[in-house]
Amino acid sequence: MGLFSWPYPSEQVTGYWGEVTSTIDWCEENYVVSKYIAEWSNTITNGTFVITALYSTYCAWRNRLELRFLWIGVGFALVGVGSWLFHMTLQYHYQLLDEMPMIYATCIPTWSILCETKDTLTGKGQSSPLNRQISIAIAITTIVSLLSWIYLVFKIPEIHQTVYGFITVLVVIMSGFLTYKYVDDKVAKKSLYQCMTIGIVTFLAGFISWNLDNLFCSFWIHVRRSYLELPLGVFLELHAWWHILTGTGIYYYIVYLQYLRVLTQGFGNDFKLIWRWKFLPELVRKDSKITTKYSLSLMGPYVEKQDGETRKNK
Ligand SMILES: CCCCCCCCCCCCCCCC(=O)N[C@@H](CO)[C@H](O)CCCCCCCCCCCCCCC
Repeated sequence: MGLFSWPYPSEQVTGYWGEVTSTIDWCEENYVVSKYIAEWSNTITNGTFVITALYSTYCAWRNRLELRFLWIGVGFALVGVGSWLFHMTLQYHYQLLDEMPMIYATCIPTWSILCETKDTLTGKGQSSPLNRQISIAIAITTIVSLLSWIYLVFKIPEIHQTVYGFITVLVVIMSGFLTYKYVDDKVAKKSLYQCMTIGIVTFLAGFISWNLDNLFCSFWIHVRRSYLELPLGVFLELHAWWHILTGTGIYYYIVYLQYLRVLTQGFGNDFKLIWRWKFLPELVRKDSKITTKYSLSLMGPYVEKQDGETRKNK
């Protein structure tokens, strides 16, 4: 026992929420910090999803973007709430509230991109035909409903993880293609690729963390109990780092999707992509007031407002 540390108590099989009913019990030891929270770090770090989801939803509303971006943000926030309840209680029904919205929320950008045609990508603000929108929505709903049913019947987590991973990769490939083929503005294209790349790299770093947590769990527990103790041990929960990294990566990707949408729909002149404090991307309308320091490119020079003119400062 150190001056500012104390040993881990023994893991509890059950806590305030009763027996574990979820099909996954993560590496983090149960109820060692509080009897009300099964996996403390894995629970608290879901705040990343809720905060980034609510902020991206607020930005979509403030920018008067299409309803689809509000739904993406709400779905993203629901994943965060579901994952919070899942890790706090390790109850199966909350596991589903975490996992199912992940797929359904990711289906929204999938549907949005699949609805695009050569004509709707010419930047003339032409919407895709309603019958195309409806038929693609029906097709996605049918496929995802079938996959959901299969997952609910067999209860194999890998089914959900594979479906989610496939849909996410599909969105990445399709959105990357639209960026390559239909965005001509070189400055905008560079910002898009910066946002997309940071989103993907951050997400993949989270995915590696997730796998390291699963593969070397007994080692992490040994290090936490023998060397770190509490409270430092709560920082060596790699699944909790998956939450932080994926929450951040998904935020960057949602900003990328928002910017890609306004550019391909012909509204690029009404918006600009800013980087708050040079690293945090956000889509804003050109006439909006920006209250923090920002640059117009990743790690670019700050833009300073002087007597009504914007000037670039190092
Ligand atoms: C691509 C833009 C999508 C915009 C819509 C956002 C929708 C919400 C997405 C939320 C993703 C993060 C989920 C976090 C919740 C969580 O971690 N839940 C786990 C429990 O804590 C649960 O067990 C689910 C784990 C799912 C693991 C899937 C791994 C497959 C990853 C495939 C990686 C492919 C590379 C993609 C590159 C971007």
